[in-house]
Amino acid sequence: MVAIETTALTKRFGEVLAVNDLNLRIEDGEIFGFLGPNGAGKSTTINMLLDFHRPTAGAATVLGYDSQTETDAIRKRVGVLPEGLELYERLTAREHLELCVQMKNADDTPESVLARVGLSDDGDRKTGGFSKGMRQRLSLGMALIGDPELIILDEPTSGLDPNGIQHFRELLREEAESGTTVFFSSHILSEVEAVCDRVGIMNNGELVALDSIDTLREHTGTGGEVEITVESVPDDLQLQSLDGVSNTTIEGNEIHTHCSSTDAKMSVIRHIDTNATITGIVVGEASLEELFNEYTDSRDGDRDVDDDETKEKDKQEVIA
Ligand SMILES: Nc1ncnc2c1ncn2[C@@H]1O[C@H](COP(=O)(O)OP(=O)(O)OP(=O)(O)O)[C@@H](O)[C@H]1O
Repeated sequence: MVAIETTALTKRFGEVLAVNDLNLRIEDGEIFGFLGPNGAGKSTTINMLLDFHRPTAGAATVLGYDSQTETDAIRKRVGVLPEGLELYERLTAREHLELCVQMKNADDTPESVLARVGLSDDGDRKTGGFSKGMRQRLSLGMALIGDPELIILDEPTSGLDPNGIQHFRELLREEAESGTTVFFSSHILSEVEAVCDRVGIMNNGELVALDSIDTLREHTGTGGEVEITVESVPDDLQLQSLDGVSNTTIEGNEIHTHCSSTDAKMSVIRHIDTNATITGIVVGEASLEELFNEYTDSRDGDRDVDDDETKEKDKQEVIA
């Protein structure tokens, strides 16, 4: 079955074309990451799926139900963590969960949900005193109530500490293993890569990429670095003459090159192997940041990516 399908889905707010002609199909059981910089149209899309916003044109179905005419059927079967969910400051975490259980006619116990989201010790505290991360954990718990067939989460890790993010990933995997489809938006690239089967990248209201991150990496050809350590560097290596190889530098007995593809990386390794004795190889993939920029060209945009993210290089030791 198809969990989410949009057909030419479009939303205009006055002059702003927030979502333009979006065609998306999410299969049952997928963990799908919906990526994009600030203002790309992610929340607007989610809001149209749940009928919080009416589309200007086009249509959407969620679990086979029309998102405008069969909203009740959708809300019964879907767990939602909307952007900027307001909690009732005077109610405790447990009371929030009890309300959700009643509304969804579910049989979850507040204790089990509190434990799942790491709030076992805070169930009787009023949410007015909760930190941002604790609010987010509780909101996630509320979305999980009633064993939904699909969970739709808008920026679910916003405010979570590293431990909370790790916990969140485990929760998503558990949900997916039990057959739940997961659709979540984010602008944090590594978070999406860590859990998603496929990603869609939005930019300026348009879907600019739709695939697995590995395949997107291959298509963009952003390649990556290869660092090879040799017993001694031969005089005239001529690496620049190899296809797809650039920026060669030598430091001591280490040779660094930038390669535009996996083939280029392999030819560098073969070339050096025939001319020198290799003692170590480190192959780095293009950073997620580079990949993202390749699709969104938003280097000057206002999105907020962690410094650590921008420095990320997914290096892999190939030979010790
Ligand atoms: N209610 C609204 N009225 C007017 N413009 C809106 C409204 N909601 C969204 N927009 C505009 O639509 C565009 C897409 O916004 P949206 O919130 O969908 O982006 P987003 O990808 O979710 O961004 P973020 O990561 O910052 O949450 C933006 O230009 C935004 O200003």
